[in-house]
Amino acid sequence: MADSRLDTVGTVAVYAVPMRDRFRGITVREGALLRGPAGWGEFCAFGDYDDAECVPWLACALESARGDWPAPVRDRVPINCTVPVVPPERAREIVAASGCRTAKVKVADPGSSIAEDCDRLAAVRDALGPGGRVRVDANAAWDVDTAFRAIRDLDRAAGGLEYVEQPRRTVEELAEVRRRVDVRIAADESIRRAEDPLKVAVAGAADVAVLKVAPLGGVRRALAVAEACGLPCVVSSAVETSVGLAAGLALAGALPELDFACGLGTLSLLRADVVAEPLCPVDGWLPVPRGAPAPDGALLDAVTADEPTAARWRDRLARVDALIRGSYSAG
Ligand SMILES: O=C(O)CCC(=O)c1ccccc1C(=O)O
Ligand SMILES: [Mg+2]
Repeated sequence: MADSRLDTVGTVAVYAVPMRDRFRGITVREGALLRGPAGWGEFCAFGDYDDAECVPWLACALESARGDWPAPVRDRVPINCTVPVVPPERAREIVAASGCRTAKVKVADPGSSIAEDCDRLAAVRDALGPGGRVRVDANAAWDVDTAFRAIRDLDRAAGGLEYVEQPRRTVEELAEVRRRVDVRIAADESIRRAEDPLKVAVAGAADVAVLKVAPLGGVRRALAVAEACGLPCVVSSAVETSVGLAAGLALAGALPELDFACGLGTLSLLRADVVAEPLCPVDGWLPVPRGAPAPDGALLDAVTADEPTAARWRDRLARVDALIRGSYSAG
């Protein structure tokens, strides 16, 4: 299918934007913005994704640049703020500045303790007040004993957890944790980096499915995963600029049901954006856009990557595009 390939793309602009706090080990977020026949798309697979794993990310960017999104069923989406592994005072500041009523807090970072995670959670609860919701994301870092101890302690420190995202790595390990704790379990890596994203539901491994549009191959494919898995879904970002966040909002806007706040409030993790009207939540909500916003020339200039970085992304795009032609021709 010709229009699912890079040869329909005009401009490719490569950006490098510093992050406000280290997140996922990253201090500078890089990616490429593609202009296609009907708009823009963002390709920003993380550095640790190999070319084959980048194929869905490019498919997502090209779908966006084709303007090929399903019709929304709502016009706005509730948003959670995202708290990296930062000291309690910074966590409090992030929550208060966000205006969101739900916070997702990163925990289980190598080199930090459960006690430090508890202190961060207590600060987040304090900033939100009793009516707010607090969830944590362990990014598969816990072993079995640590998971049970940590979930008990964090639940207490947070004054109740909405859910624990990816406490352990495998689907079987998630299912075991889920059987033995009262807190809801959400699956992220088990969906995003899995051969079969539906295995989670079949194994009874999670109460909630976290969906990221880019690793799932775009809005339409992610919507199909949501339908097939039959779990309540949370749409979450991969820390894109507003161009890529728009695709996540398109998915959140099109899901038949949306019971939880979505992790699309991540623009504040970046020090700059590329569009004139950034997708920053207001009072905990973001609008569902009709298409991806176009980058603003001056804002894009301000974050344009240096030539070696740009060349590295153009090479990566060319390699992934070659793979799309081979293995992803269904579009
Ligand atoms: O869900 C959120 O609140 C923000 C997005 C997020 O946490 C994230 C962003 C980039 C890569 C991985 C993750 C993750 O959920 O593990
Ligand atoms: Mg996660």
